[in-house]
Amino acid sequence: MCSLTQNYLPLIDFTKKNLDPSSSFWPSTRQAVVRALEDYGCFIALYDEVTLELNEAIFRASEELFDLPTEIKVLNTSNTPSHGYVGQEPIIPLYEGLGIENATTLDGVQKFTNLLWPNGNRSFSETAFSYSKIVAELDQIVMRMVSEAYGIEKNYESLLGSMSYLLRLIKYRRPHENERNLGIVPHTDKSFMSILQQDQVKGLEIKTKDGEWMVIDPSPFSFIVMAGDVCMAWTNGRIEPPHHRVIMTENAERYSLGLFTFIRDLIVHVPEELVDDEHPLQFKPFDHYKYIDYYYTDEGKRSKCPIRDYCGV
Ligand SMILES: O=C(O)CCC(=O)C(=O)O
Ligand SMILES: [Fe+2]
Repeated sequence: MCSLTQNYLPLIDFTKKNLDPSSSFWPSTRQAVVRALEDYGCFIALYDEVTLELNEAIFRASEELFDLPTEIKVLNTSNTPSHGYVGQEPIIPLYEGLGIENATTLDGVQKFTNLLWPNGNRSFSETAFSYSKIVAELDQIVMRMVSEAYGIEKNYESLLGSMSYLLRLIKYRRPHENERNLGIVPHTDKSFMSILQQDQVKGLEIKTKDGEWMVIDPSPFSFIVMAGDVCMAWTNGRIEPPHHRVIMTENAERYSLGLFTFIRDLIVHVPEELVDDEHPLQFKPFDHYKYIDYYYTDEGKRSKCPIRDYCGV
């Protein structure tokens, strides 16, 4: 069930059609998931519900999106820092990203599409919506397994209605001659969970607990399932978000996608089942979006571990 890739990141098979809680594969997959998340904060999920056609369609849609003029792309704004258009930032000049808020709802995707293509772009919205819905299903399978393994299903179910999904489409241009090849600086995600996918050009590197950077190879059915800061708080420190970065080693532009989960309008708190004498409470209850606002203050940006500085006990 759990094997090692050449990068030594656990690879977990989610391609079985009968991967539902009553299937005989469920308990062993669940065990592999929790173990990978505790050891690495992430794993590679092999998941074929996103077909090759949809994979091809979403990355071509992404190219079409980034080909729009910058004055159109900047219309993608958000009340949450970095959830809208990000580009031409001096510390990450190769990076450009757009965010579709509420990407698992038709309304969210259409709002984004109509803003950027006032005459509509049906194929873009259908593709982005299908992709987000199908990847969100993987997220929910994974988190259901995590919550079962920890005996905190009730708490997880209470979060479900407040879960909102951001689909971020990302493009990295080729570095110019004598320009650094850093695509994105090392960071942990501010999300609850993140699911990343790379098109054909590699670049994503993930740090192990031993401090070694692993290069993650792209492949159409490979999704990188990664814990964000909020997952660490929720699990009372059991699952730590991994540091990751993008280094552009191939002389080609690079496209990637991230589906990020956030908890809106609900106070996140550590389930009482995860607190005992051996595991004293590490995090106070907090609001996810207020945490994001904190992260973008000077103090938050300077912090080595912003989630602990924000709501650590
Ligand atoms: O482009 C990638 O593969 C990673 C992107 C990333 O880490 C992020 O958007 O938080
Ligand atoms: Fe990230």
